[in-house]
Amino acid sequence: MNLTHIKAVAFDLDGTLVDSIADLAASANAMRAELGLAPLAAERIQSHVGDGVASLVHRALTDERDGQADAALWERGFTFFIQHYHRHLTVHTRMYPGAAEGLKLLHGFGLPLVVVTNKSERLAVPLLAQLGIDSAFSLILGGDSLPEKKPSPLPLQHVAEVLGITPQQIVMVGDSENDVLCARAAGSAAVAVSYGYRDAANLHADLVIDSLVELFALLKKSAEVPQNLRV
Ligand SMILES: O=C(O)COP(=O)(O)O
Ligand SMILES: [Mg+2]
Repeated sequence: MNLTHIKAVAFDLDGTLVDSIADLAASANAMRAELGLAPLAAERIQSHVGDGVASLVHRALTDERDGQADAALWERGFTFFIQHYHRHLTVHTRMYPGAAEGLKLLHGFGLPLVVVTNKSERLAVPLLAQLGIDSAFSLILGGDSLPEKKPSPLPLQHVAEVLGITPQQIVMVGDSENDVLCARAAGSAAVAVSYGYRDAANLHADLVIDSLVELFALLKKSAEVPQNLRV
């Protein structure tokens, strides 16, 4: 994979920078308990994450990927979930091994780093702040920051515009179909992490990495390719 032209790195949040399943599952099950429903296993909740909180609440209430909860029930669930999760963002949530070091190395390398998540901005920003990594990012885009979220190319197009580069100069690092589809639609490079919430082998990314330190090593190596050999 040719990374010589890369000028910025966009990161997905859940399943890529942080393992947030325990806290998401705790809040989803607290919501279910509030509504008189039995708890779901964390693996079920994991399969429901990736399209933002509104979808997660529908899926966590019905335990179906395409489930649509009754409107009044969803409203109660959504309000409860947001309040509960906002207060418990980082009880168990931690960065993945190599993520903090990888971010530090990439930041030191001088590449602008951004977050493109489908999590609501009002949840993503405090979560990153509580883990002490918010200042590493030039921009943090949530699923509700723009009129469209991943898999739409809009977030990466917006990042390119803000940074004054093209989407082709961005590499999107993620763990789900939405990340790869968003990158493809924008014309950006797509890198998948092997440790996220989905099976990376099914994502058809340009490259699969085991840690963000590996991404740094690849970008550093690409930058060392002499100018006249770059394509
Ligand atoms: O669906 C979510 O809330 C989080 O999704 P993300 O993987 O885009 O961070
Ligand atoms: Mg993700």
